[in-house]
Amino acid sequence: MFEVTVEAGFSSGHYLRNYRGKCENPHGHNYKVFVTLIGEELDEAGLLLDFKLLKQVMRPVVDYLDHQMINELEPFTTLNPSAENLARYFYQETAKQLHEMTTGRVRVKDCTLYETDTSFARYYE
Ligand SMILES: Nc1nc2c(c(=O)[nH]1)N=C([C@H](O)[C@H](O)COP(=O)(O)OP(=O)(O)OP(=O)(O)O)CN2
Ligand SMILES: [Zn+2]
Repeated sequence: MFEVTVEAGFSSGHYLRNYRGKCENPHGHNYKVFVTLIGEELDEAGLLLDFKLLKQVMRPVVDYLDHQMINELEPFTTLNPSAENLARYFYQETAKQLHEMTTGRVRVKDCTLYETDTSFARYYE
């Protein structure tokens, strides 16, 4: 089994609803997201997936969130923009495209979303 991982970063504002504490107030993070792919077969070049292609798949998702108040963007107008929900959002948005792109040869294993250097959430199915 092979895995490849690409990291990306974005800086955004958010606040947590239904939360008691300082994070109920608007504040910002320099987020980091790691998307890990998994598969058994390599392509003709010996790659599970070109890092470049994975970066291209992640880019629109990152650009959508970067320098925005995440609570004002769908689906986070109603879904709390926690690290957990953001990790799942990255998983779902990238999995859709990767399945089509590789006809199922490569799948997303997990997405890990760092809010701070010491706090992160991971989503997988
Ligand atoms: N399981 C989760 N817990 C918390 C989340 C989350 O997304 N999932 N989010 C927050 C807040 O967004 C907060 O900004 C981050 O919390 P925290 O790690 O406490 O941030 P600090 O860097 O300020 O940590 P200190 O140790 O208080 O300095 C809260 N919890
Ligand atoms: Zn926060």
